[in-house]
Amino acid sequence: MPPGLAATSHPALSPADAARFEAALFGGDESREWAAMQQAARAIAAAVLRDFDEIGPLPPEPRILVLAGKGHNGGDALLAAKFIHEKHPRARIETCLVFGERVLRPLALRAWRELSHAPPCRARPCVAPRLTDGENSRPDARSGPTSILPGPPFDIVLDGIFGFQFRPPVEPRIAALLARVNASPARLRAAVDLPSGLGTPDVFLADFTYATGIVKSPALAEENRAAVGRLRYLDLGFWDNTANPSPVPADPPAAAILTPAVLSPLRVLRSPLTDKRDYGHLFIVGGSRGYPGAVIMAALAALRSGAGLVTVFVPETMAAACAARAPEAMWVAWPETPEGGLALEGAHLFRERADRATALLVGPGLGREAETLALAADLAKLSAVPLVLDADALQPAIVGAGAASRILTPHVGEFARIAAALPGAGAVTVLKGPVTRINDGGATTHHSLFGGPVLARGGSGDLLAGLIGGLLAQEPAQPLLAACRGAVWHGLAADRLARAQGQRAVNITQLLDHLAGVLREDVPAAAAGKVTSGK
Ligand SMILES: NC(=O)C1=CN([C@@H]2O[C@H](COP(=O)(O)OP(=O)(O)OC[C@H]3O[C@@H](n4cnc5c(N)ncnc54)[C@H](OP(=O)(O)O)[C@@H]3O)[C@@H](O)[C@H]2O)[C@@H](O)CC1
Ligand SMILES: Nc1ncnc2c1ncn2[C@@H]1O[C@H](COP(=O)(O)OP(=O)(O)O)[C@@H](O)[C@H]1O
Repeated sequence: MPPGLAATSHPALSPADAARFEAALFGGDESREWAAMQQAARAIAAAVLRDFDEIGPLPPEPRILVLAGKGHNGGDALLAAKFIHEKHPRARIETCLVFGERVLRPLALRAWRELSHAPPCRARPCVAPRLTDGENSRPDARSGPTSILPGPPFDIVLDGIFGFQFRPPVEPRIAALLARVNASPARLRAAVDLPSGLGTPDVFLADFTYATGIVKSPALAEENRAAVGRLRYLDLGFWDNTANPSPVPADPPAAAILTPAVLSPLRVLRSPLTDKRDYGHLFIVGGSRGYPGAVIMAALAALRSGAGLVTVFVPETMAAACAARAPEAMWVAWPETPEGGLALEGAHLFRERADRATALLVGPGLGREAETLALAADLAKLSAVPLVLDADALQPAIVGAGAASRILTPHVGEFARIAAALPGAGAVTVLKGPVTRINDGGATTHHSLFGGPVLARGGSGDLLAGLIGGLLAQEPAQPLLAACRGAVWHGLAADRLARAQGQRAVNITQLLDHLAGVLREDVPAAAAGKVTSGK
């Protein structure tokens, strides 16, 4: 693993390994566990409120439901509700202690006391068996347990019934509660650490799952995606202590989670003595009469990547319009086929300039004409610089051509198309989707959890390809790092875009205006109140 990734990509663990890891980290010391619970809860509260911005502002009196079990998962949820309440003192918090108050473990009880005694908190217990339709859901200051479901939709539901100590099955009473909560309208459903009942049919259905301290591997499993929703990793600093005494997982891990810190080297001052040639020169080959926009979007993203120079080869009838849209790039007009794709006869234009490139991106908007694909295969074969192959260039005959290192950026459909050609290609594969999985043929798959459905629109992949291409042009010897950084940067910019404008009324090129903000915001400080080893 490149050194730039080792410290900024944290292992995902099985629940059993996570339990062992935490046991060793805290050494059974309750004060340290309490500190960790506070830190986890603050992080959950902050993340939930931040993610709510994708919907809009919280109403003045948000209605919040907390489902709490007896353990630390419940404690985290209860304390998170307390911290949300501190920010929104008029919040109406309804708390369902699903096993009752008497069985709460010490820290969960302490969390419950903090929540219910925090003046003027209106948190009131709702006991699961009393969840009847007829009861008034608005807790009154002195009333006892109330019903949770009638009334207006909850703004936030926080699920803290079971965390990584869950053992199936879910007992019928709790299964019924979960079914009822799942069927009730709610604006944002948040699972603490893991959705309760994960792996069974009786599972909490989350919009977001907030993994505290460690991502547990079931949260990454494809079959659990519908229940997990969007997975957020809340880095609590568990991996910062190099002298960690815990049973460290097998090295290298099968799955690792990328953190925003992978972008830190992009936040440093550049040397005053440099010029544009020190920051790489990306060549992009793409565009066709049928798809003129994709290559423009890739070029726009490359221009924001920090690359010093970007040259784009496009069909000749497009070049003038492209130059008007992005004059910062050099647009080379390439002879066209009758259908408007790149013709083989233009290859000399590329060859004449080839020694200036430090990386090459082929694919955005290329089209699938046989002549153009043959040209793309020739370019891949002859390239002396690392490649990014995207979109229509993701064909078995192209991904396997030539010896230059390469990054492939398929979505699931494109991945299926090239899968057979991958073993010999020695490529870094960026498998795009709600979670983006990056692998260079090694044992570890790096996961970018950033970005969300705001990206589910045409063009977001073109922006990613341009960004990765631009990063690769700057560090041609580090394709894995370029791929990981590109995915994280793109995803974090998408999250910022969705928080600023919501998920709907968006043009995907607006993501470009959030790339700078990602680099200029603080890396979330796992360090705040860092949890340290007891040894
Ligand atoms: N230091 C901290 O504060 C940190 C806290 N973190 C948080 O703590 C969570 C782990 O907390 P935890 O160990 O208390 O276990 P948790 O999953 O809440 O279960 C509680 C109990 O439920 C029970 N139970 C299990 N299955 C059951 C079933 N089917 N039906 C009924 N009961 C069932 C079982 O008890 P038993 O039945 O054995 O008495 C179990 O012990 C973790 O996921 C994360 O959210 C960390 O991430 C950060 C550091
Ligand atoms: N629901 C989603 N959540 C997170 N990311 C998504 C989601 N849908 C799409 N994306 C991301 O958007 C991009 C889509 O790429 P792609 O399918 O190639 O789109 P296009 O070809 O239209 O540009 C990828 O980076 C993918 O990870």
